[in-house]
Amino acid sequence: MEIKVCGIRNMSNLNELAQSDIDYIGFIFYERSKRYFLAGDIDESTMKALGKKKVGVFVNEKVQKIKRLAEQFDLDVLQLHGEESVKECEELKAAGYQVWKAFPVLDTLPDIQGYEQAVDAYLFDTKGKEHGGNGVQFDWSALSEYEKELPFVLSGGIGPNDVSKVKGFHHKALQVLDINSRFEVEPGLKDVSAIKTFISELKNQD
Ligand SMILES: O=C(O)c1ccccc1NCC(=O)[C@H](O)[C@H](O)COP(=O)(O)O
Repeated sequence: MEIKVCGIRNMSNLNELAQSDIDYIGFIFYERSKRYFLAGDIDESTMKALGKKKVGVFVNEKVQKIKRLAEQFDLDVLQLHGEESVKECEELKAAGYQVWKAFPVLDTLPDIQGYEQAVDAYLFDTKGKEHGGNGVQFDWSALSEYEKELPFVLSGGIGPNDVSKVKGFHHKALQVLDINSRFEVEPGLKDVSAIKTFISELKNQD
């Protein structure tokens, strides 16, 4: 299982995080988020030298603008966290990016019909007040209804005390674990030491 840490906007925090055993770092390009990346202290050379896959998170943004930002920040994955259409996903995938489409979940599997050919993975996040970063978990048993091959990202409210729960959750399509607000000192500033402890406990076989 791979790990994504989402919602970074501080370059020294980013440098510190890049030294940990994670696979993806998420940057939120949604102005109304408390973790809005473009409001942070961006240094493009730090971004380029990260050595981790970069995920851009967008909410109902225009395809042209997504492409422009993806090129500017050398993004690998585009995470679409609003009500983006199949056509928009297809257009971004055709432009050469990996596309993850987020779907809000409460206690039943959401309607993902039509997206299978247009995306590289689904991202299942908790339905909440905000589009994302609510810090609340959904009932993961809802995912037992998911029987497709396409991988998914498990997201929503995963925190430092969830190691045993994650280890006990088995699904053949689970590919990435997404963590965010439950590992923060303040919105957009991650507790890298807590992240490192979480990952080492998660990867420990005992
Ligand atoms: O985190 C945000 O502020 C956010 C705002 C708007 C759209 C998406 C957002 N986050 C996307 C993510 O991938 C988060 O990691 C995901 O929602 C889980 O966050 P959390 O519940 O805090 O673990």
